[in-house]
Amino acid sequence: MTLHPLDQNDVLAAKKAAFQIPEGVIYLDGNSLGVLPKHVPDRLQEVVTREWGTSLIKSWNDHSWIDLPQRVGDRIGRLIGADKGSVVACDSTSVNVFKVLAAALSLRPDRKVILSDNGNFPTDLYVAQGLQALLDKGHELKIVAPEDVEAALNEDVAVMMLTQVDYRSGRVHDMAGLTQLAHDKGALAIWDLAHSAGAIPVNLSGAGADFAVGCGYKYLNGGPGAPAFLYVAPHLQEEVASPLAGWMGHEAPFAFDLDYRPVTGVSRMTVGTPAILSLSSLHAALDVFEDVDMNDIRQKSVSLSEVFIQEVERQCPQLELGSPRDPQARGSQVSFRFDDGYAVVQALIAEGVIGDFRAPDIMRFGFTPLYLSHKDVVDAAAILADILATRRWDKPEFKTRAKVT
Ligand SMILES: Cc1ncc(COP(=O)(O)O)c(C=O)c1O
Ligand SMILES: Nc1c(O)cccc1C(=O)C[C@H](N)C(=O)O
Repeated sequence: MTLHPLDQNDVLAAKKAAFQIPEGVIYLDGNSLGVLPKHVPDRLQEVVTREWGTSLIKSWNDHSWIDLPQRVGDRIGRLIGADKGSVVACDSTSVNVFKVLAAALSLRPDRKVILSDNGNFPTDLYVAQGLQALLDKGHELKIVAPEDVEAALNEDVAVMMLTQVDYRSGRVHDMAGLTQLAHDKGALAIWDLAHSAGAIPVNLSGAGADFAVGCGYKYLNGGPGAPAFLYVAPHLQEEVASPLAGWMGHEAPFAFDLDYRPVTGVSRMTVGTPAILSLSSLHAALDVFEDVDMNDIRQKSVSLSEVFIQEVERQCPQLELGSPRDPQARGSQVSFRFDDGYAVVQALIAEGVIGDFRAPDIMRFGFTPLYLSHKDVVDAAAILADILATRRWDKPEFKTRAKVT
């Protein structure tokens, strides 16, 4: 196998062996579902057979199951610039958006605007709409273009809620700058890090973010439906109230008091019994990041995406770049636009190059530096070019939309 010159000094090269990548597959969809780290099945087997199977209910204490949301949270916290004790892993991202948005709105009772943008992932906007109806206090969800967020920040805004890396284009918001502007107007800032955590360096405390949420199953490789995470800035932790007051957020869950008293710290944002099997999978998957510097990930991610863009643009003039050209303005993904993009992506998948498609015309390719090489990226671009040149995508079986795209 010939080594691409840029793979020769790759400090992350050895990491690829930690992942189970099917033979013949180039996986460019780690931004939707991360790859299985090879050691995770054994760890899960141990949790199932030894901890659950043998130790049974004693495992809540003996194997610290009860602290797993906090232990996983701290491991994720290290990757996103959060102080220890500021992150918990729990629930889904959508549910966590609900909790932090409701908590943030109750900290700004006199303000009525939730400011977001049209690059946000729809679930965040749906949650805001549901909350608006539930609260029935006249909140307005203002959705502007990403470049207009700054101008829309004013004294009416209670909460600015944004996804840092746009799921379609990969465009990155300036977290520190926008958070500062929001604070200047007295608003709170919520950041969705679904496409940031494990993908780019994030510094939540440096940026002064108030709240953050994100997914465990994308770049963190926690497995399908892995628990999400939730961050509350230390200075807000004693002030916030969860709208879903559950016993796991109680000061003394096993006192079984009839009245709710929130526990100290971010754990008050947890609700019910933690999902031990999926948290264990996420906890184990995070081992891969233990000795990794997010700056090395970023450097390689930029290099992989630059090579991919160059190769695709050289060989596929019919495609239009759908991501910012400046790598500093992109996350760890690249999109190209093409009217028949859905069929092209299906043809690619049939030939082992797994990316995905987002309506109306976006072919999306995620770059996960832990398990991709420059050679993979060059090969993927060549296969894409060949599929386009021969119109191998132009077949009825590639045009029928699947239920999940
Ligand atoms: C930015 C963003 N937020 C939220 C979600 C939804 O998360 P979940 O389905 O885990 O609630 C996704 C992806 O599904 C996403 O990309
Ligand atoms: N969560 C997903 C799922 O359950 C099925 C298919 C895709 C997903 C995704 O994560 C989609 C992803 N958030 C996106 O950026 O499009």
